[in-house]
Amino acid sequence: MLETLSKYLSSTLERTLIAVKPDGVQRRLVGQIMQRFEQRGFKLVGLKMLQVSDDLLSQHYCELRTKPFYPRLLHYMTSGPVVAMVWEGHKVVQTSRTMVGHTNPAEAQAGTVRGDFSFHVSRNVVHASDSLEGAQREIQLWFQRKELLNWDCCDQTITGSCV
Ligand SMILES: Nc1ccn([C@@H]2O[C@H](COP(=O)(O)OP(=O)(O)OP(=O)(O)O)[C@@H](O)[C@H]2O)c(=O)n1
Ligand SMILES: Nc1ncnc2c1ncn2[C@@H]1O[C@H](COP(=O)(O)OP(=O)(O)O)[C@@H](O)[C@H]1O
Ligand SMILES: [Mg+2]
Repeated sequence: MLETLSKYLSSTLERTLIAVKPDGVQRRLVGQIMQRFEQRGFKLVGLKMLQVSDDLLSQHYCELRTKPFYPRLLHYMTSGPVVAMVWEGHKVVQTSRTMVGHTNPAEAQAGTVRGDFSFHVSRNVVHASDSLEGAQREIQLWFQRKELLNWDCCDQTITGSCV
């Protein structure tokens, strides 16, 4: 039974890109945000701090290029370093969108990252990929393959008798 569940969960693994935006880093929220993903049971497989380039952002936010707020968004996202992460787990894309909350913090529920830590859409602390396809595209954009690590959890790999 346990083995069947574990096989099922590993066959439905997803990865998603989460980025703590410059305001989140400057407000020292990185640890609290990472803690939420760890305690939910997701696995960190990629992590780096970077000053994002205009080129990366224009690809990342290509769908928003024609929006009136786009120039302000670029300015915001380059106003300081970003902490980018790749988290892995069952339904991690959808679950992390729920954990992050509505784009506009005024509509984000309390208990979500945006609902707890932000009050304006132009300073909403964190990015989360919004679909499986989007996550795959964004992970390739932000991370090189060798920067993503596969590793085993000691609490999930013990099979035989314990020593
Ligand atoms: N009127 C708006 C709309 C959006 N934004 C910024 O643009 C980002 C991207 O918008 P969108 O992709 O629509 O929101 P989300 O998917 O929730 O955010 P992200 O892609 O950053 O996860 C928002 O997070 C926010 O920082 C903004 O400043 N002003
Ligand atoms: N009306 C807006 N005014 C200012 N910034 C916005 C607005 N809408 C979206 N943004 C910014 O653009 C980011 C990306 O937008 P979008 O991808 O639609 O939402 P999300 O970040 O929830 O995926 C948002 O997180 C937010 O920072
Ligand atoms: Mg988005």
